[in-house]
Amino acid sequence: MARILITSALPYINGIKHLGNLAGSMLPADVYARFQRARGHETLYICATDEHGTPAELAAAAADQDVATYCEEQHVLQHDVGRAFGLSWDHFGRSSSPQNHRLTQHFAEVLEAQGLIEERVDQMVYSIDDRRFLPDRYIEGTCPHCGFEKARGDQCDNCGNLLDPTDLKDPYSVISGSRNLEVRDTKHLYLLQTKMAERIRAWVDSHPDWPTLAKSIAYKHLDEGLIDRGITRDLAWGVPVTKDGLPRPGMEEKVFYVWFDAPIEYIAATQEWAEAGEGRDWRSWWRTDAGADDVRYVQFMGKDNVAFHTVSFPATILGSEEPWKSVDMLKAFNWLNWYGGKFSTSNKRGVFMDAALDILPPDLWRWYLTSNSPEGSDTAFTWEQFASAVNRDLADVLGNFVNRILKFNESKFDGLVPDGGQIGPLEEKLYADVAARLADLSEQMDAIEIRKSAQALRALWVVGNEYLQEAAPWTAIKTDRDRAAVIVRTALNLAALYARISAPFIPFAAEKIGEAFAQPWPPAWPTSDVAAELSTVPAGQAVRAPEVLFKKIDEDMIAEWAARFGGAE
Ligand SMILES: Nc1ncnc2c1ncn2[C@@H]1O[C@H](COP(=O)(O)OP(=O)(O)OP(=O)(O)O)[C@@H](O)[C@H]1O
Ligand SMILES: [Zn+2]
Repeated sequence: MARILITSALPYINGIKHLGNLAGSMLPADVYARFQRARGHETLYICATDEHGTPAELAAAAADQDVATYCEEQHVLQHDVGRAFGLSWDHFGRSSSPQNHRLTQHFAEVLEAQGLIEERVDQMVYSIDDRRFLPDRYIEGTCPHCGFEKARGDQCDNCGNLLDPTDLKDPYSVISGSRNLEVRDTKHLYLLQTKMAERIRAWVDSHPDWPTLAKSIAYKHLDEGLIDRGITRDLAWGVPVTKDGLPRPGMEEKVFYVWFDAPIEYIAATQEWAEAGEGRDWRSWWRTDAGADDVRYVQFMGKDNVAFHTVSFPATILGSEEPWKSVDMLKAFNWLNWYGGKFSTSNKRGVFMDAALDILPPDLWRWYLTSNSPEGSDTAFTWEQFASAVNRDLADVLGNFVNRILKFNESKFDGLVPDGGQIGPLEEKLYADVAARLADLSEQMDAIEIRKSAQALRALWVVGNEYLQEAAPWTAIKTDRDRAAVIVRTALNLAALYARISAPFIPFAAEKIGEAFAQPWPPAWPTSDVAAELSTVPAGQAVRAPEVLFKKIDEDMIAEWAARFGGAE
């Protein structure tokens, strides 16, 4: 039995996530976690809300709430909607937890002792009317690159260039609108990534098996040259900057930058998990001196997060010279796009997780988002493709097969798995087909090829329909009851197998099918002994058809949703 640690990029706290966030991090991580658990591996899937930084503060202000209350409420909303989507986190933590405060402060002190953090004097914009510094998004102005008038202190949303607050022309305070600003000197901590460049490159080199997307982004940043990064900010909400466990003199009003503390939360959230249950040991997952040597650590994220996970977080982990576990496999995703542009939380563009569940059950979204995963390239969401994934794959192939055989069994064999007869050449061929395709599915799942896994699964569903078509139990029943019994028994077992192998993708429908066949749940992944795997539902067992598994999507529904969500060419 292997031990597998899985994390997905921390969803930011400013509102419910959209389908792009789900497709690019949490959902594939969940599919992989469910698969590894089914194979009997000890699996820990950790995620958390990312709660610090100026967007959280601004969103709280817009909601007329203090930021702590805002984050607490939003965390619960994200947790609940994630669970409703079937996300099987072992723990969904909070980057504002006491555990993360302690661990972030610990890393900063250790890195400083290693000579990798130093104090520098920075020039920052100070608002005289607001009596505070204006970091990141607290300041807006005209972009020096493209002239966009509402560029933010950290980035221009129009041209995408990263900015410093002092780059902006004609800047103003987002808090008060005041233009009564001046540039003042102030001390900040810098993480000396330049000193770590060789070390990080060697570490990236040691992972030739990472997918191209992850490697190419990592090398792009390494080739462009790492820069030392300011890791503190003039904010009140965040992890306070300490020295020897006390507020750091001269930095009493400062906190660590969100991008320094967020990935540390992967570890801290595991500590939260450990503290929430007896006998749980976080060290055996994260400390190579306490058993984490045999852990395989897999991270999931969208492409904009890759640099932070291949450069910044490794700088923290490796630079500490402490025996921390670092990532083994980094699975990155391209964008799922929304009608010609990006999904956007701040502009409320696209379909969000809560609204998605308002209109349809989670499995339909899960299937579309995995079978059309933005894996090899950016992928455009369209209602037509979504409807096609639901109608053609789930309803016509899987749903139809399960329904057809169960209904037939009810009408001809009183809903009891029929006995009698011997398998023949058609069944032999079926076993061989299933064995080959099952091997392919397991291999693709192991390789975290999400689209190919979904294709392999669908191919297995197709095999069942082809078998029924060819074996034609409705003809056999007229002349040869035993032959019909073999076909029905085989097909029923195939449906039960589908429940087990579909569970990582569509856990809710899979469980319904599993219940119809009284399968143990959560299911174990099938072995390569297909004859045995297709005999788990014995003759004489009562099976009953579940209610309709997948309702089809029609054009009226698409028209209504396109109007409601604004998706149209
Ligand atoms: N359209 C998208 N397609 C795929 N992955 C995405 C998309 N948008 C964001 N992600 C990924 O979702 C994860 C969570 O992101 P986060 O909550 O920080 O939102 P974000 O990147 O700020 O995006 P947005 O502002 O659009 O919500 C990250 O790994 C990010 O890379
Ligand atoms: Zn610009």
